[in-house]
Amino acid sequence: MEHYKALIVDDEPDIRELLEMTLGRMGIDTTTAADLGEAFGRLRDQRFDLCLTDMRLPDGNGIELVGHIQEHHPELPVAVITAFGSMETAIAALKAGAFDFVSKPVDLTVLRGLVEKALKLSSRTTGRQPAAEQRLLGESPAIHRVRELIAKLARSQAPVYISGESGTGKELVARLIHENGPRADMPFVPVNCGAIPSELMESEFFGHRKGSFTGALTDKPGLFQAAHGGTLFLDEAADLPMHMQVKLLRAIQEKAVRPIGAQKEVKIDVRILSATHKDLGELVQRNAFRQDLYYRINVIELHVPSLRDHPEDIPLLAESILRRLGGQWGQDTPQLDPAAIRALTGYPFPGNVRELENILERAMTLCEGNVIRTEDLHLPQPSGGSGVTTAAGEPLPEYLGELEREAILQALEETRWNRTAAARKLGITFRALRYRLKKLGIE
Ligand SMILES: Nc1ncnc2c1ncn2[C@@H]1O[C@H](COP(=O)(O)OP(=O)(O)OP(=O)(O)O)[C@@H](O)[C@H]1O
Repeated sequence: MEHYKALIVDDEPDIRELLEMTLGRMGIDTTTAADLGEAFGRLRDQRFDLCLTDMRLPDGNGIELVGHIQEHHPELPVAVITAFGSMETAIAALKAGAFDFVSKPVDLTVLRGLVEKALKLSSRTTGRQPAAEQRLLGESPAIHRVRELIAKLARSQAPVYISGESGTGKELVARLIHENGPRADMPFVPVNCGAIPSELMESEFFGHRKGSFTGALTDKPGLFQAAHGGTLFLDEAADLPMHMQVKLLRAIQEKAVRPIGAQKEVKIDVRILSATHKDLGELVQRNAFRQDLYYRINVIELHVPSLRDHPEDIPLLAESILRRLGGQWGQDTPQLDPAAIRALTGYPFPGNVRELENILERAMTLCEGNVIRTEDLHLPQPSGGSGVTTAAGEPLPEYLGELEREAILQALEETRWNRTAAARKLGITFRALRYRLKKLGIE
C-alpha cells in the first residue's frame, strides 16, 4: 500500500529529525525542507498529505507558507509549530487557514493526535461526501455561503464562534462542522451554558471525584472528558458566569482539566465551537464577557443569517419541515396553499427557522383536508411597537392564556426546551410549569 507523505519544514536539523522519526514510526514517508524557498519547490514537485512547518524560517515565516498552500494546494492540511506561549502567532496561523498548531517543546502525543486528524482529511481516506447540503437547507446565496464555510471550517481545528439570532440554525451548523471534519467519529457534546446552575458548572464541565462535596457519590467525568477526541459546543456562551469564564479559558489554553477533588490534571483534546444569539463583542466592551476568552473562542466567526434575510428559502424549508412532520405523524405531507406560502414569505420570523417549525406544526393540527391555508398559520400580527397586541373582542381568559403560552414558549426556546431552566426563568417551580404545559397542550 502506498504510504502517506508529509512535508516537514524546519531550519533546525534536530527538530526535523525528531519529526521525521515520529512520523516515520507512524508509517508516514517524510520529505524535509529547511526554508520557504525549498518548501515551495517540494510542493511543486510532489504530492503531500500533510505539511508541518516551523513558524520562524530563514527566508520568511510559516504563515507565508500557510498562505501559499491555501492558494495553490487548498486540500493539503498544514499545521504550524509555534514557540512556547506565543498564542497570538498560533491564532494568526489558524486565521490564515492552518489546520492546527502545536507549540514547542513538541509534545509527541499531541503531535501524533494532530497528524492522525490531518490524515483523516486526506482525499485518500475520506470517501465521505460532505453531508452539509443535505441538511442545511436553502438555495439562497446567503445559505450557500454558510455551507461553503462549513466545508472549509470542518477541515480546520480552529475554534469557531457562530453568531446569529435565536433559531437560525447555529447548533445545526456546529454539528455539521463536526460531522464533516476529522473528529466525526468522536462525540459531539452540546452544552447550553445558560441552563446549568452556576454552582454546578465547574463539576459539569470538569467532573468531580467521589466525596469531593456533599452529593458527590461517585466519580463523574465532566463535559470536557465526555467530548475528548471530539467537539464541545458551548451554546449560549454569553451566559457563562465570570468565574467559569476564567476556568474555561485555562482549560482551553492548557488543554487539560482538573476534576473537583482530583490531585492531577487530565489531558483533554477537544475542539471548541461556541454560539450565542447575543452580541458577544458588545458584551466584551461592557466588561460582561472576558476579552481573553472571547479572543480564544472567536478565532473565526461564522454568521448564520436571519430567516428574513433569505426569505426565498422559506417555501423550500416549509416543504421539508412538513414532509418531516408528516412522516413523524404517519400521514401524507400536508400542502400549503399559494396564499399561505405568500403569507409565510412576507412574515419577518423573529424566531427564525424554529418559529417556522412551530407555526407549521400548529397549522398541521388545525388545517382541514391536509391543506394549510393562511388562517391556519395564525401568524402574529405586527404590533404597534409595544410588543403586546391588543386582543380586540377576545374574552379575557383566552387573551391571558395566549400571553401565558407565549411567555412559556419563549422561555422554553431560550433554554432550548430545558424545562428546569425555563421554569427558573419564568420564576415558577418545575411542577407549576409542568402543570401549565399540560393545561396549554404544549408538548
Ligand atoms: N437551513 C436550515 N435547514 C434545515 N433546518 C434548519 C435550518 N436552519 C435551522 N434549521 C432547524 O431549525 C431549528 C433551530 O435550529 P438550531 O437549534 O440549530 O438554532 P439555534 O440558532 O442554535 O437556536 P438558539 O439560538 O435558540 O439555540 C432546528 O430544528 C434546525 O434543524
